Amino acid sequence: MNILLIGCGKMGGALLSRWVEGSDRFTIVDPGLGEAPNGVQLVTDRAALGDEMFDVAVVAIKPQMIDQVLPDYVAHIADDGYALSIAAGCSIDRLMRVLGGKPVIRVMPNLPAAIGEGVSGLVAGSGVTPAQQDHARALMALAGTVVVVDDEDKLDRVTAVAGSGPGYVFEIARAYVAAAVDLGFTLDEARALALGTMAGGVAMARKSDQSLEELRNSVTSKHGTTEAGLQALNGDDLLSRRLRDTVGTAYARAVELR
Ligand SMILES: NC(=O)C1=CN([C@@H]2O[C@H](COP(=O)(O)OP(=O)(O)OC[C@H]3O[C@@H](n4cnc5c(N)ncnc54)[C@H](O)[C@@H]3O)[C@@H](O)[C@H]2O)C=CC1
Ligand SMILES: O=C(O)[C@@H]1CCC=N1
Repeated sequence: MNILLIGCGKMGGALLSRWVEGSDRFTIVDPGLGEAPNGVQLVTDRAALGDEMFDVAVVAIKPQMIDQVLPDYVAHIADDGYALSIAAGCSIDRLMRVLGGKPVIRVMPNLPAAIGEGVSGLVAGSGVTPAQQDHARALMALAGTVVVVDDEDKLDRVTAVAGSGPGYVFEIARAYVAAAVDLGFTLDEARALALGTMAGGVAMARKSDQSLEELRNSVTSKHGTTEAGLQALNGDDLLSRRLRDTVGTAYARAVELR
């Protein structure tokens, strides 16, 4: 397939770094990009595309730019082509309107796609063929796990949990490392201890048949150190409430971006 990547910033670039391992051919249009990966054509404006046609146009610009930028690309999408949007919130209806009715698949990837450990949600709009959906799914699978959802509202919920999720994870890890530094460790030591503990805990939870509560309890001795620490962490349920607020607020923002 001949694929046009419209926007190649943090998320578009992360996906492209995995996609180039597949069999598709890529052209990037991004006025802000200095150079493209090996084997990928880069143009800084649409005029340089000439009359080239693409099977897929990947929408990887900010949602706020979509109405202004996308109409220029309609003429470059083949008759049997489709658009694959990674933009948060922006609905299939809105995308189809600016793309002259071309079929649209929305995905919501996340940044660990860069190392093949991403999690993506996928929802297909009307007029998408099974072959197009299979193609999009295979493309996203190059970057990690793909979860197909059956409506767009659910994709906006995926955005709140998984799309934005690495931001929460990095912030929690940052605060954990800072707390270890405050306790007397160097930054290197604190990163090794906190990130190693998070990675080990997550890896163990993923392999285990036990619930997260059971795993937590297996660390927690009666009247021991963990019990004391957990009481400070979530004894008042504040952490749980804050995480519910976190995903709820991100979901509300995705709805605003529709
Ligand atoms: N960063 C993330 O973790 C995730 C981002 N997304 C979505 O990905 C999209 C892009 O976000 P980021 O990569 O974070 O932003 P970014 O700012 O890193 O990338 C946007 C890119 O678009 C380029 N651009 C600006 N005007 C353009 C134009 N007229 N034509 C072509 N390219 C143009 C910019 O030069 C930039 O490289 C957004 O819609 C966002 O909702 C989705 C999931 C996760
Ligand atoms: O913050 C954002 O709006 C984008 C979508 C999900 C992650 N980053």
